[in-house]
Amino acid sequence: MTSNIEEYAPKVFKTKVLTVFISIRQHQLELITTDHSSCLDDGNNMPKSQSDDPSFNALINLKIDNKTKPVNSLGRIESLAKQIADIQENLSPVMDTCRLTIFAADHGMAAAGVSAFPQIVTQQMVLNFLNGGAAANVFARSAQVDLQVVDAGVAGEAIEHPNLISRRIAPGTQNAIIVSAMTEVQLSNAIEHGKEIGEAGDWDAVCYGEMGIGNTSSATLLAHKTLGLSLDILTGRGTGLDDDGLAKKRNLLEQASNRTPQALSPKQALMEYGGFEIAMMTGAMLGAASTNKLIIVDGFIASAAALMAIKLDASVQKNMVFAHLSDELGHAAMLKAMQVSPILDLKLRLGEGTGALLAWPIIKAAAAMLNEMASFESANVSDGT
Ligand SMILES: Cc1cc2ncn([C@H]3O[C@H](COP(=O)(O)O)[C@@H](O)[C@H]3O)c2cc1C
Ligand SMILES: O=C(O)c1cccnc1
Repeated sequence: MTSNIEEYAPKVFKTKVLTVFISIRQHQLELITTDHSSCLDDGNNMPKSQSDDPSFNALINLKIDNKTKPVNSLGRIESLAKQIADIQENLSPVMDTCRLTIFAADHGMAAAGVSAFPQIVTQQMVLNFLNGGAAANVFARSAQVDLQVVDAGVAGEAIEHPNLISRRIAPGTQNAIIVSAMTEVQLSNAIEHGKEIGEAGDWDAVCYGEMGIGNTSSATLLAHKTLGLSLDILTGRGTGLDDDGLAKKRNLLEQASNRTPQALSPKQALMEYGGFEIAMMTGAMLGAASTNKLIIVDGFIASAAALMAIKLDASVQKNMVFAHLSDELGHAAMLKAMQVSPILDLKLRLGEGTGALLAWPIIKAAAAMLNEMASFESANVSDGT
């Protein structure tokens, strides 16, 4: 990719051409010594972005290092700002609007007893979202984030509500403990619906939440089959299983795992273990990345969708920010295997997009730092040299 100062930099940089080129040299060296490899990359599908462009990197580093603060003193906020600039290919990126989409669907596995709650709670929570009473609604209002709810395949009769977006694949998946959760056609429909949802709108950022009783089991099996992590370290209490419930869940997931080969492709894993909401979220992440949106990844289940999206197209990872470390047992191991580090650790274990919504103000602040903070020069503050 070509890179010149005129292309990326506002006028203020023209007077600093010499410094820029010195800085480019330094950052080129940094680039060479930084290991950007990921266990998810197979070597021929590496993320391609502005961060591969040394000149853009140098300019963004220069802009941040010229702010009135000691170098690196804003820690992760600085790397977030760089990521946002990189996604938008703009040294003054816009990060004003965000939408949460909650994908809801049911799981045949719920009948086997993998959750502390009954399947009907999925449908009841969809109505709660539509009535504005769930945690996700409260956090979305507090963070001024738009919220939409998608029925990706809730069990029973279709819910009639003017604000519910219907993309129903089927009234719940099959019981994945004993059979494939969905057909190949259902999977491809779910991914395509998701892509359309992800591509739509000109949101600067998107959060994806989910609701589906039993879906920590799907997420566990997806990570188990695609990352090779053991079920022992991945299987958690979900909605709050007690010790006996957890032992039963592990046993059931072992059975589910044993009926397929040890390692599966992301599409095979989604087909075998579901669910419709995770597959649709995977598609939405692919669609959002293709339209340059920042994707704020929520907890355990959303991270499993992110994992599927990255396995399908490694380049989408550059658009993702991992919002928080869930208290669900397997999340830390999953994120570690993906070589990503979450922004927050608030001991949440809810899903719905709650962690992503809490990270949104921090992400906005990172862009504001880049756009609004004074430089040493503009504020007439000594840079210490
Ligand atoms: C009232 C209620 C609200 C929720 N909101 C999100 N979840 C979360 O819990 C479910 C996953 O846990 P498991 O695999 O153990 O069923 C998902 O629906 C997830 O979104 C909820 C769960 C409940 C009970
Ligand atoms: O982290 C999550 O997404 C999560 C954890 C437990 C239950 N539901 C969601």
